[in-house]
Amino acid sequence: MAASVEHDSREGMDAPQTAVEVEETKTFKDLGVTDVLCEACDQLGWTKPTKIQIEAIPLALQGRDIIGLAETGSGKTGAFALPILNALLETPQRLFALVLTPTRELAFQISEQFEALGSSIGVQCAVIVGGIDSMSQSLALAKKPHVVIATPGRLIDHLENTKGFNLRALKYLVMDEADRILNMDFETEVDKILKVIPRDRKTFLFSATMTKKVQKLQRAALKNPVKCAVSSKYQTVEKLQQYYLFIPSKFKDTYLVYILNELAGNSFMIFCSTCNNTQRTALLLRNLGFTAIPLHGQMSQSKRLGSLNKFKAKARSILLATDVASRGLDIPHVDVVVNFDIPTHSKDYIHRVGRTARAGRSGKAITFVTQYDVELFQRIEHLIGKKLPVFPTQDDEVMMLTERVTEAQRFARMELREHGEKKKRSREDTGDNDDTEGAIGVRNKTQEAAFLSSGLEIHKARMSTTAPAGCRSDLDPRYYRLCDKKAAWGIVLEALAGVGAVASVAFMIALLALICKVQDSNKRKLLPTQFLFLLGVLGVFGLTFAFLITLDGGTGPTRFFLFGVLFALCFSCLLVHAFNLTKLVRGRQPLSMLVMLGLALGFSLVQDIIAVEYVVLTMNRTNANIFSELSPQRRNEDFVMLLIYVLFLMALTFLTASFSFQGSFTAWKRHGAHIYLATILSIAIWVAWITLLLVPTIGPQWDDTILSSALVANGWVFLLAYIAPEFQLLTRQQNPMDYPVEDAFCQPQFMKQSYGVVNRAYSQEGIIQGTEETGSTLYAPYSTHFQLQNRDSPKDFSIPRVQTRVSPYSDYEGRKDVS
Ligand SMILES: Nc1ncnc2c1ncn2[C@@H]1O[C@H](COP(=O)(O)OP(=O)(O)OP(=O)(O)O)[C@@H](O)[C@H]1O
Repeated sequence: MAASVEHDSREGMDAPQTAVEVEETKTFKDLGVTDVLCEACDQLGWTKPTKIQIEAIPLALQGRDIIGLAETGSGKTGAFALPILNALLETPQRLFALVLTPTRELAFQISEQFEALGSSIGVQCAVIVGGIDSMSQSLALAKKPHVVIATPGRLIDHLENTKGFNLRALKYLVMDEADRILNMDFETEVDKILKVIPRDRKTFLFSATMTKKVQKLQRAALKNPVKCAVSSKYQTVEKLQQYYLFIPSKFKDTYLVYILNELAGNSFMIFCSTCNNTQRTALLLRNLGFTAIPLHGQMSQSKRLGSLNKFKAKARSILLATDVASRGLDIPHVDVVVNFDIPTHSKDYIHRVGRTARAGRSGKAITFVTQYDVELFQRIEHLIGKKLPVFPTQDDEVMMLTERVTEAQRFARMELREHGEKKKRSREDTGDNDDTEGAIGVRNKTQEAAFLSSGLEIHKARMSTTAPAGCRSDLDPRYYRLCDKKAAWGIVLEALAGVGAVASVAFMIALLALICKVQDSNKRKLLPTQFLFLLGVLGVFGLTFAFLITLDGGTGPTRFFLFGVLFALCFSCLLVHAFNLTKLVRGRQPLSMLVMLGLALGFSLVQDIIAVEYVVLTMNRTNANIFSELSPQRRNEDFVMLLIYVLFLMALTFLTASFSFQGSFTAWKRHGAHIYLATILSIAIWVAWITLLLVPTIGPQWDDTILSSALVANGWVFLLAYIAPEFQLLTRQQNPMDYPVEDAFCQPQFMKQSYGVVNRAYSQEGIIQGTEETGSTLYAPYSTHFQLQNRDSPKDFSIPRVQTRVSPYSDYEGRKDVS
């Protein structure tokens, strides 16, 4: 039931003595701790109790419920462990106490401390946490230990599923980091646990920060509790030097490296906000030769403990962690805490910086504040009640690191991506999802020792040892997809693109060879544009290789520049052809060769300008690697946005090709159908790849596959739906009926003067129809190659335009007898 806090020693309400007097005189024995435990404290080097121990132990020994609030590293674990062990010694009992902690690592640490203090009395502990084999935990629980140290979720599991295990005789319940345990994440679990443990028990809540939730629990589960608050609210340790660093977000990595160099020789805990950033930053630092190791919630428990132990044993000098390591972890040698990502909850700041300057030692904490973090930082300053000084840096020295850091960032991202793919594969193959520093391309010790002098070389050296099946071991890793038999899609696309390129060249040669055989001047005028189109298609097939080769400083700008430029060229050519057809099909005067060529180049030039501008702006004149450094999502969005003009061209071509179906000169419609089909299939391909690229569930590892497949598919659509059928019609003679007649809706503008030899077939027709006429004002679009070979005659021997389609026999009056 609800109970009020009746004692607050800090405020001195019931305290008979001042804290200073107590501190100077009291010993563990004075607090009521039995001799055997006092000896254990001595052995641990605890010569006198800390403030919170002085406050809490006597009250706990009196059997009171306690809310203990004290700064980080002030010995809160001892403050609840000693009274419990004391009581256990007086009334020995199995399953005597339960300690709930928010993190697994903290549970192991508390267990170690219980065992260290209670070794002489033979205390037995069991650690019950997630991520570890349940069966062995069940066996440990079956032995009925004295103290169970658990994370709430796994404890519930055992309470519900482990036969014979219950906590009905429990005498003590401790919630370490109580405010964390009582927040929403564990609320339901804690409520369940409280229901299955006796109400008649002692309850201790300890933390360096408290929340309203504690007061809620205090009403629900505590009986007549005493609040022992030995520090002012949320105070950080005196010996902790705290700084902040106001820097642009994009230079965070560089400043981090600068600080690690400046404070070299120290032990660091660096806090990041996400598992991914923790992993990325660890890889980045390793690429720069630092002995960094990650610790986060996406690692398996064995790896988590492995990381922690390596750091504890000083085998690694930098631990990069999420907030999973911000609370309770007691690693005495931590000299510097870096808040690489500012904590979103200001109370987490207290816990994070509390990983250093513990138990009277000194330490440093540096918080990175970017342009986005100002408000959060102000909240932190408000919470701790002081303004922090700036950490001094030499900005010019920092900037000198930029290049090396940029290189290392790139490798870190590549390794992260590879690791993601590998992890996925291994999960599929074996169900194993272990994270390990060894598994993600960490270089050997000698390489680690050397600061990254040439990232590419090291990267190559690392990669060359793992050449996939089908590739030579000395092959540059960038080209692995071209031969990797396991990732056969690369080989298939490579083959299709190669054949496509050869076919394009063959068509180009054929086009040149056939010029003289093309009889129709309208088709001949289009040949340069179609040649240009084929160049574009050849480029499309060639570009596929840039997507098969790894994205880096070489292929990045090529990809971003050429993709749009080549497609813009192809669609511009198609658009001009379609436009020309809309005229021909209506019997209008078609475009001249130069106009068509000019228009095609002009339309595609717009995309060239867009692409050049984007590439130059993005690379900022210096960093060719920027494309591989962009986040996959940002990269894909940029890529698609860059192609908006091409999409517009595509839509316009589609629309124009549709208009080529409306007109009375029907044979031209077939050409329109080729363009229509090629464009509609291209649109389908583009819709598919854009959708696939922007869908977040498809990992970035598929981006290159999607784009190179799209390129190959579109290249073949161009060849099969447009070029091949056009070739079929190239040398075929057009039906004269498909040219405008004089009284067509379009009145001819002028008579084209063309001089050539008599085309007997048509001149014969003209003779029959009586329409052959030199100097006529009719438009004669049909003038064949043959006719263009000038001879003497100044006549126009283009197709004679009929006035009306009268039967050649109309004047025939039947056979007359000539007598
Ligand atoms: N009386 C003491 N004298 C000397 N050292 C002590 C004493 N009590 C505890 N310590 C040591 O102080 C360190 C910090 O103790 P502990 O982990 O209990 O701190 P805490 O207050 O729980 O910190 P946090 O809030 O970060 O969890 C430990 O290494 C512990 O061994």
